[in-house]
Amino acid sequence: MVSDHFDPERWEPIEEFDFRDLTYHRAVDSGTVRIAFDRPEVRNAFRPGTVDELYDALEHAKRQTDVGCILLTGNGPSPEDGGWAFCSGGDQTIRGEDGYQYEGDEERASEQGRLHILEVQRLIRHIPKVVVCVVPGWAVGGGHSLHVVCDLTLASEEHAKFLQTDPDVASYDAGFGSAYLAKQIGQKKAREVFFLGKTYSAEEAEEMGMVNEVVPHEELEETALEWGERINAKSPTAMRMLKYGFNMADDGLVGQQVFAGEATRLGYMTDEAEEGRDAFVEGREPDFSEFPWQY
Ligand SMILES: CC(C)(COP(=O)(O)OP(=O)(O)OC[C@H]1O[C@@H](n2cnc3c(N)ncnc32)[C@H](O)[C@@H]1OP(=O)(O)O)[C@@H](O)C(=O)NCCC(=O)NCCSC(=O)c1cc(O)c2ccccc2c1O
Repeated sequence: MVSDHFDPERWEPIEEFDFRDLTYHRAVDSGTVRIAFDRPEVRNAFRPGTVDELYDALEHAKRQTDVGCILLTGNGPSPEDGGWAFCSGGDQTIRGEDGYQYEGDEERASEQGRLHILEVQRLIRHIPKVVVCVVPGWAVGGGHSLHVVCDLTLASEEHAKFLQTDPDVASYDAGFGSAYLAKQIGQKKAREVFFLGKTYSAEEAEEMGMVNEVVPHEELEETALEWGERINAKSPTAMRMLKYGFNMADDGLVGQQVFAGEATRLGYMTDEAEEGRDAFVEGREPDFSEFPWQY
């Protein structure tokens, strides 16, 4: 069993990966993939290998031109105590002096400590698809930051809980996890989340503006699939340009570069661009005379 309320009839595993800490599925009848943390016994805490797998799954999903929606969630419940989690952040038991350490893998054990969940955050931010965080339980620490950086958040009414423990364990996501959160819920509230470390219910998180919708736990997976279907019915180009448009105001020159790259792609699709390329390849002067100076 992958997870309670996961319907195996609706999904097929993506066979080319044999992940240890994640499950990765594609919907049978729509362009939606489901990536799930699969360490429910530790509230889906991530270790460096988990982060590597997550990056690989997202990068794979990015390259599927018939996929428009990525669901990021956590499997559960815990076999130990029945608790639910999206993700409880970095696994504190393998945190070293310079980051989170690979363990049990001789080849990688000598590697530097990692903080590369931040690379995953940037991939989610820039991936040209809609990433929906589906929160079946705790979203804590680095897990909370992941939900913040996703495009949309859908939460379980009964079990989703939102908590920032970063300063309790002397950690700090001073990027998307905090500053971008403040853009979503306002400065006072975001500072409260980190400085007071209260636990918020799904309903409170929705009122604050960091959750889009709260649904009964048993409807969570089904609703997530429905969202995927809605998203996939829309124009891929429009959705990509909108995502990058939303990002651009906060992302500085990198945001402009990503948006501009897509504008370049659209430009390349025109006859005008073909004329520029063909003229060079054919060794002649380009003739742009038939193309108007649009206004
Ligand atoms: C998540 C909890 C609030 C859940 O509490 P609950 O009472 O429901 O459950 P338990 O506490 O009994 O947990 C069950 C079981 O899971 C283990 N566990 C839970 N979380 C973790 C974890 N993060 N690491 C390791 N193990 C965990 C717990 O020990 C229990 O095991 P047993 O063997 O006793 O059964 C609560 O568990 C909790 O508060 N967890 C810790 C949350 C936390 O502090 N996370 C880390 C924050 S820092 C972070 O995530 C982070 C990571 C990065 O890579 C960064 C990179 C760059 C910048 C910042 C980063 C960053 O901040």
